[in-house]
Amino acid sequence: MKKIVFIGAGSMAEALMQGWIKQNVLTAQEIYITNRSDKERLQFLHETYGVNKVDDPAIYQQADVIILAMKPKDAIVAMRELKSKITAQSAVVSVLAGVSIETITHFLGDRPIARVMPNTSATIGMSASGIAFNDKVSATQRSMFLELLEAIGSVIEVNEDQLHAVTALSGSGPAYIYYLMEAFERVGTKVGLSKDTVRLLMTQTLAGSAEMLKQSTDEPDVLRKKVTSPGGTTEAGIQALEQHHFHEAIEACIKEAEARSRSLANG
Ligand SMILES: NC(=O)C1=CN([C@@H]2O[C@H](COP(=O)(O)OP(=O)(O)OC[C@H]3O[C@@H](n4cnc5c(N)ncnc54)[C@H](OP(=O)(O)O)[C@@H]3O)[C@@H](O)[C@H]2O)C=CC1
Ligand SMILES: O=C(O)[C@@H]1CCC=N1
Repeated sequence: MKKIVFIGAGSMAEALMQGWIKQNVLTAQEIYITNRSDKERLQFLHETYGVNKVDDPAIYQQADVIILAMKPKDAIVAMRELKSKITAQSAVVSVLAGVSIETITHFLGDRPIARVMPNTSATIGMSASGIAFNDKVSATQRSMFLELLEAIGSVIEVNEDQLHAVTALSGSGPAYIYYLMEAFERVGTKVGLSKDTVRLLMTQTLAGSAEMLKQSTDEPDVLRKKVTSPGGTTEAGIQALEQHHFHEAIEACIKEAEARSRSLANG
């Protein structure tokens, strides 16, 4: 039986614990949670998922894995508090955007550390996660981390610097897609459909297009051209996207997010 301790009990911690319990890779009894001050939140997670609240400091010393899941701005205070509570045996997994293995090592000591960038679709076993390790992570720990992440979606190993790009693309990615859906729903109702109908049509369209890209050997532009009849509706729509600088908007979005990840690294 493992002991996995979450330091921070917000959205990402909930997505991960929910995914792991649902996918049967961890039991609720193996998961411990703590946060800064919000006791109601801990009680809610305890009652909803059956996970344990950390009510005995000895738990930290017995932990196989400590998961850092606070906001990057709170990380230094949290790590300073944590340092005296944990032993050298515990591995640390950080889901924090930006914060480097070097910084974590500085505050928590030279130990096995993995940086993971999951996304909130972990909740339903559909995360796209990136992972980078330091050289203290053993083969067994590495397999355990990969197994945990594969249980909640797909995982790809990258070098640590590339995690900034992973964060900008797939870490933040669900928010871009929800933002797109907000726009479809707003405009869909303007052109005569109900919000529910737009939701139904466009969630299926997003899922179908993603699945086509996964299954097909065609590049996205080839699949796009198969939809686009000369002089037809798609052509008119794509022309409007081009006139409104679609590519520039996406480029700015990803570059700004990547740059923010880098600046979070500097505190
Ligand atoms: N949300 C997302 O989609 C993703 C988030 N991430 C990363 O996950 C991390 C958490 O994000 P998210 O879950 O959205 O954040 P939330 O704001 O939802 O949760 C943050 C949690 O950290 C706790 N916390 C703050 N300070 C401390 C401390 N000193 N000791 C212990 N716990 C503390 C808070 O406790 P309290 O409420 O009591 O203050 C709260 O439970 C971030 O670093 C983010 O970069 C990564 C991938 C995706
Ligand atoms: O917005 C953020 O900073 C975090 C990291 C990726 C998703 N949410």
